[in-house]
Amino acid sequence: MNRRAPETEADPTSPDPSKNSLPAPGITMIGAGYVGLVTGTCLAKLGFDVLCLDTNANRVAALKAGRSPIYEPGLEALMERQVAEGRLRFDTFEPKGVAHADFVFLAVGTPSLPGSDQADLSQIFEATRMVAPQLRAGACLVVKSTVPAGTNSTIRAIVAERRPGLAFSVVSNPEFLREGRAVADFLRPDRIVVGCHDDAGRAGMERIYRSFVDQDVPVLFTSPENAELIKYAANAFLAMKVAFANEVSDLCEAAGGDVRDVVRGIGLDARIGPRFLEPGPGFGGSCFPKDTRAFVDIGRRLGRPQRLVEAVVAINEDRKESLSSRVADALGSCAGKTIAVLGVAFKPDTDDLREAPALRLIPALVEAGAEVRFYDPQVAAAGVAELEGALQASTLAAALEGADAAVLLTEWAEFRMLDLVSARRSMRGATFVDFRNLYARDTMGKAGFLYHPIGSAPLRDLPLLPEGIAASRRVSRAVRDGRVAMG
Ligand SMILES: NC(=O)c1ccc[n+]([C@@H]2O[C@H](COP(=O)([O-])OP(=O)(O)OC[C@H]3O[C@@H](n4cnc5c(N)ncnc54)[C@H](O)[C@@H]3O)[C@@H](O)[C@H]2O)c1
Ligand SMILES: O=c1ccn([C@@H]2O[C@H](COP(=O)(O)OP(=O)(O)O[C@H]3O[C@H](CO)[C@@H](O)[C@H](O)[C@H]3O)[C@@H](O)[C@H]2O)c(=O)[nH]1
Repeated sequence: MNRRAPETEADPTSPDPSKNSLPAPGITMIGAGYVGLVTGTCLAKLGFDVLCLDTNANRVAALKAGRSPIYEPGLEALMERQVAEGRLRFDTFEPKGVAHADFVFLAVGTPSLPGSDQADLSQIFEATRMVAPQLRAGACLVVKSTVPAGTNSTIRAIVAERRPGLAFSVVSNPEFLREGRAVADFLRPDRIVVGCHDDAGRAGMERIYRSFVDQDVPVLFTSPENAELIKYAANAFLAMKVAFANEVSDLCEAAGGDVRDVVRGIGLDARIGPRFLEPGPGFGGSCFPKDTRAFVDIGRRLGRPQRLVEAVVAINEDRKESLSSRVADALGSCAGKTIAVLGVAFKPDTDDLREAPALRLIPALVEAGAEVRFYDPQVAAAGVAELEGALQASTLAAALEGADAAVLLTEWAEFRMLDLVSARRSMRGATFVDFRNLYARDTMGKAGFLYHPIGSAPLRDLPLLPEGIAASRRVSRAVRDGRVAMG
């Protein structure tokens, strides 16, 4: 498995500490996960002196050995360079690691509480209690984690209680990077949001983000509550676009449309835009699912139910739940069939499995009596309970060999380049269910597949309205003449 992610294209942001007449401020990053590690490495690239602390000793050991514990294009090479140039260090959490920091960034997890929609804030409050005793006077605590409105005030109160009389700032600075594009997103953001009440906090953030301002990246200074709300509302809105595309996709299947053209037609309206309208197996990942649930929870608690987002959560749950019956419909039945699942990461260019649709589909297929093999270019799935009933293939070819059906879940570049004719020949059956609409229908037909994309009607099911009858006659003729394969 290639654990090393490729480098991203060169970016225009380069360290320029000469812009600061003072020495570069020291930054301690609490949490070296997807956000902490990317943020810490990128801030080091900008010329800051960064120490990343994490309580996970295995993660720190990997980092000290020069390995990124996550697959993220461009990250490992960038990390190596910053370490070699002396601006980036890693260690397990030690209170003294905070003592000299001008800025302490909190980038710990805020997952859902087990069995609940509510965000679990125990990591962030625990991290605050751990850093408070060693904070230096004038230090700025920067909250990168995604937290409900009001959390920054609680963090301020925790520190104030432990360090009466200490002058310090608390700033909300939510992160908008996407996994798989994290380095590029951090270095070239659409905007930076800073929520703070005090001048010292604002001046500190102006210093951190000066090079972005020089490149005309919009920086929105607002209250901490607004900044906290912006993060959840942004994710809720994007998740809503995806859920909408998935609903329209289902409608297209029933109405004889093709969702690819329908979303293209919608997205050409500049007020709507083309992005985040790709239908798929339902959104997953470490953010959309938990953040939409938290948004719903916050609305309920404050007596302002967020009904649109409640629907988004329910639609997405139903979609993931329906995946196995869609495969069963395509195959007739899953029992006794060998099914190759292509991709288990929740999206390409990451090895993150959190809330991935695969974790719902694969156990359901196994439960239905299928023999399941899966292949993913980057995910190391050993020990993942949901995938234990299935076999991990080491290559794409090995997953497809002798399979009755292929089911594509993640749109990895490797799958786009699949030699379809050879793939079909190596399989026992012809069924191909594509939850990402990666291939052209006619190409799949020519390769001999019974192709099941999402969001378009199987040809035989066109509606029998007058115009539908004409269309269905044209299609029948095309099928008879061998110009179109039944999918
Ligand atoms: N993953 C993303 O793409 C993304 C993007 C934007 C925002 N966010 C938000 O950022 C936050 C972090 O997300 P993540 O995906 O990086 O999480 P993660 O689970 O990958 O990383 C969190 C890290 O914090 C460490 N940690 C926990 N408590 C600690 C402590 N007291 N001291 C030191 N280290 C500690 C954990 O060991 C872990 O390595 C969350 O609030 C998330 O919602 C995530
Ligand atoms: O048109 C689309 C776009 C996305 N997705 C799915 O939506 C999920 C989330 O995708 P994406 O947003 O690209 O990945 P994340 O890394 O989860 O990033 C989101 O969540 C982060 C954590 O909060 C935010 O920082 C980012 O701005 C936000 O895009 C994945 O399952 C995708 O497959 C679709 O199905 N169709």
